Amino acid sequence: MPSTTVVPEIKTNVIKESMNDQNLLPNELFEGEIARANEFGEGRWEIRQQGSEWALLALKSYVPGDLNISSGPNRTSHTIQTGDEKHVIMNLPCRFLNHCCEPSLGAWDNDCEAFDFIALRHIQKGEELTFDYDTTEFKVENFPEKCLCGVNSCRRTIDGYLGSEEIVREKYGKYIARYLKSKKLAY
Ligand SMILES: C[S@@+](CC[C@H](N)C(=O)[O-])C[C@H]1O[C@@H](n2cnc3c(N)ncnc32)[C@H](O)[C@@H]1O
Repeated sequence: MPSTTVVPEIKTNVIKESMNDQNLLPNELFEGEIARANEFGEGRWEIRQQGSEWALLALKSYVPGDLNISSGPNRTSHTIQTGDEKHVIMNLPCRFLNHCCEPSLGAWDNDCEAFDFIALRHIQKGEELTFDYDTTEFKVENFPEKCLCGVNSCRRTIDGYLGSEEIVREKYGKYIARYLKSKKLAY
């Protein structure tokens, strides 16, 4: 897609694809997240399955005020950023959208505090569906060292909107997360 591509308007007759059943979360993903959390809590607390329920257990004794487990946005490689301090875990299938520097989809803020992904161009049968992570993430963390999208215009490193504001604004127009559109950065 050339950098000056004019992105289409959303058509009202487009069938919306969405799946809201959170129970479709693959077990391996969930268990991977728990294993990582338990590594972090080592010696202090542990998430354990008790019968059919998951629970949080103290691995040592504490005096009042001694234990402060902080909660916050659940930011993982499968969350998407919807605000300065807000990251949400998307339902399936969107959670598995990979990044591409010439993507087939654009991100559009929706009423569920997440995004709709809209076709930016013709998409061939069998083509991978992708979007540009720099259109939603302010600062990308823990992305692999190199982008593997393989297109000629690949930016190689995916650091977030912070490092690619000018390119992203010119290329995607309105298909940029609302909280980013309202920012004025370097250029
Ligand atoms: C939202 S997940 C996408 C689904 C992921 N491929 C999976 O198997 O679960 C985001 C992660 O996918 C990988 N990924 C996505 N796009 C990529 C790209 N263009 N180059 C390298 N890794 C990518 C990175 O590890 C990234 O943190």
